[in-house]
Amino acid sequence: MRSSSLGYPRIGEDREWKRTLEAYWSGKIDESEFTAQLEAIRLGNLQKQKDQGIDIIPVNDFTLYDQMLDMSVMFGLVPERYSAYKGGTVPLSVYYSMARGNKDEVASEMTKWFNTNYHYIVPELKPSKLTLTENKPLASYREAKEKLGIEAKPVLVGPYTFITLSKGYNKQDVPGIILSLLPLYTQILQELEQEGVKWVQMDEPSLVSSISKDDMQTVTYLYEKLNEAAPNLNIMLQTYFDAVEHYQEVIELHVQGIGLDFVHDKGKNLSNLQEFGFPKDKVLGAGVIDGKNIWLSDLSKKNQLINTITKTVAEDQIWLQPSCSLLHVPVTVRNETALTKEVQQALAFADEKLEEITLLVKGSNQGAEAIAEKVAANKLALQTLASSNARNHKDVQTGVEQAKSQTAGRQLPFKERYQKQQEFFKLPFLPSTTIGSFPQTAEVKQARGKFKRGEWTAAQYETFVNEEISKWIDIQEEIGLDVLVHGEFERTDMVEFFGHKLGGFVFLEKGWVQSYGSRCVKPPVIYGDVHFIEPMTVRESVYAQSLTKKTVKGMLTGPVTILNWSFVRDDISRENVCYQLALALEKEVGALETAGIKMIQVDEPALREGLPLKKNDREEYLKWAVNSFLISTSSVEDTTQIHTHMCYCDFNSFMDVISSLDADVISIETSRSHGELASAFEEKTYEKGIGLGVYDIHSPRVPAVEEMVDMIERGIKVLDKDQFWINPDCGLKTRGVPETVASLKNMVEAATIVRKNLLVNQQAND
Ligand SMILES: Nc1nc2c(c(=O)[nH]1)N[C@@H](CNc1ccc(C(=O)N[C@@H](CCC(=O)N[C@@H](CCC(=O)N[C@@H](CCC(=O)O)C(=O)O)C(=O)O)C(=O)O)cc1)CN2
Ligand code: MET
Ligand SMILES: [Zn+2]
Repeated sequence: MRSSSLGYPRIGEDREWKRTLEAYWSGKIDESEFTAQLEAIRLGNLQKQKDQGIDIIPVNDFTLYDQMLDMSVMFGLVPERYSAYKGGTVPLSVYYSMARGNKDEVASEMTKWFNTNYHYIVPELKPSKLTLTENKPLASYREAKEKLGIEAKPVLVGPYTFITLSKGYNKQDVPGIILSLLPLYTQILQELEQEGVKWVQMDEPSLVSSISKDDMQTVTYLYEKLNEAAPNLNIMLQTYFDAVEHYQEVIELHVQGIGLDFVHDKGKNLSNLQEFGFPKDKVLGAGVIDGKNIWLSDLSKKNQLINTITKTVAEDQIWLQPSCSLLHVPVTVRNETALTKEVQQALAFADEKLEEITLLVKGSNQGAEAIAEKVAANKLALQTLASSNARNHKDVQTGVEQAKSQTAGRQLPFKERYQKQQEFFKLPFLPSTTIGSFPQTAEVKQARGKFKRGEWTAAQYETFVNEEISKWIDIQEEIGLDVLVHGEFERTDMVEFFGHKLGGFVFLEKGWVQSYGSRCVKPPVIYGDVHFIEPMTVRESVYAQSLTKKTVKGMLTGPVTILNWSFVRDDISRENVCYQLALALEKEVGALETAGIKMIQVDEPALREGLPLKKNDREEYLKWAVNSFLISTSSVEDTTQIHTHMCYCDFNSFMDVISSLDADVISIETSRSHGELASAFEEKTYEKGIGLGVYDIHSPRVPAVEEMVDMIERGIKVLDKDQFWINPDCGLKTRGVPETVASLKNMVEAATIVRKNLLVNQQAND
């Protein structure tokens, strides 16, 4: 048995990678300094894996922004709008324009990677003649060999997954696209073969989604061709995040290894393996260590799993590995200094997971005694956590059982309560608002740093936050927005913030994970029963409301999003944890209402993202996810208006779910889809309040008034003017101050123009 890994976090133990990228973008370091710093990080990551004794180490998992963007760029797939690109190798400036946009050119679309919180740049494919601009896997292989003596395994996104995650083509173009991509993959693989590379890892996570038999035939064809092209190169076809959809076809593919996820497969990969066997001439990449969560593995259970697998697959045919790339977990537990022993010893991040792999391999190869001591320590650590008081809140557990047996809901149907709310709030039609956060400037982050390091007292920090709130209430009034927000200055992140305030959570010091580009998140850790301790958002909202006659919208994150963006305990179901969160947030909503906050937004951007990859699993997830949202938001008075928000959401396919959340108003992203409005609106079946984002917040570009007038006018053609709200696509925390103010001014002006036009038309009609 051998040990293997699929990918290592690129960000560094202290986010060195992020800082290098941002220093380069801001001009603080030049290209040669940039290249040197990144090389040091990359080689450091490889050296660590080598020292850990990993037999098969991946390369080309490192990137200057995103691995999907790297594939596009290798294929010369640079959209025409990037005028600086003249063919050939893609310069760094063009690469980063695609990733981040520039003054004149909008960025490529970004979307989430399967069911994770990682976001990739969406390739824009057209059936055309393509050329290979570079062979990055080959360069990475050479580097590891020459500099560190590592015989590495280059990783690339396989053709089927690359195509399914791309946009800009129709289903009938697929054969043409395959014909244009195959020669490029062929060239990459042939060059690797000539170099003497032994194994290459082709990532094909799309094989775990609900794909058709026809698509599976396409996959079979693709790998037949690739295998023919480079017969002496071994391909490890790597899947992850769930069980493969067509097991029998997958194991017969013309490749030399198949990587399967035995953690997130709900037992399906294993039962398929037992039922249908596994080919004697292939290597099994056995993903037995959870690559998406941060808990210590139960080594005894993993040994049992391995024993079950080895009943079907010979030991020397197995690579033991994490279930997916370790990109989704932080680097190492060693740097956490503030955790209780009970929690600290029960955690395993990337480095510790690799240690688990090598340990299990040792156990298999040398016998159980060789690792007996470590297995005993592992057992003790797990028992300590399991018997923790934090996991034994009887009242919480009883509350969950009750909540599960009921369906929560508002007292009055939507139309009747919306009527009451309109009388209560007396807003103009087409009310304008924002999604919640305002710029997290360096000053805001520094202030929080001072407070965290103890240089500032809580009172000093509170005063600072109040000053920010007050400044931004003035700015919003000056701009003329109708519904104001406090700005979320007290929050590091919309999920981590709540982790700090709720019971049952702990948080990490250095537990960063890449979200997109240089942006990272530090997911809080749910380790015990979640419970409400004291109001979390009331002070800031009430303070903001005290400064203005306009309505200030309260702001919190919903249960499903907190669940999906945290590291969650795995001893009870996600459903139960979600209900615990829902009950705690219900108390927060109640506290806001009691304190006089009558409009409350409960964000659920990750509700859509948490959808299981397999269609059959979705109904069950949605049942408890929607019910959890309803529990948090339904025990309010008729006149209290509940808002919710989602970023990127295909309204057409998700309208029923959105409607069942029964929020009075929802704000969602639209501007990135370039104003294509959901056809669902044409049928006029959505009748609740809705704010279609009128500008993209992911770019520093200030949108013109006319652009937004146009967006709004198209919106009110298909939606009733009384249900339509005006807002940006998402929160503004990543933006600078000047562009934020300028954009919002334009947005309010656009709303005013449309209102006037509507009145004039109405008078003409009267
Ligand atoms: N959890 C989560 N997932 C999400 C989103 C989201 O908002 N939250 N939004 C979507 C897009 N994803 C995003 C993810 C991250 C960020 C983001 O801005 N991240 C920040 C970190 C935010 C944070 O926690 N900041 C901390 C730490 C700030 C910091 O870096 N401080 C300095 C020190 C400053 C000083 O003391 O002077 C340091 O540590 O070096 C804070 O504000 O306190 C970043 O990478 O820069 C934005 C969007 C989807 N998924
Ligand atoms: N209220 C949050 C904000 O404005 C919603 C963000 S959704 C990722 O930042
Ligand atoms: Zn958003």
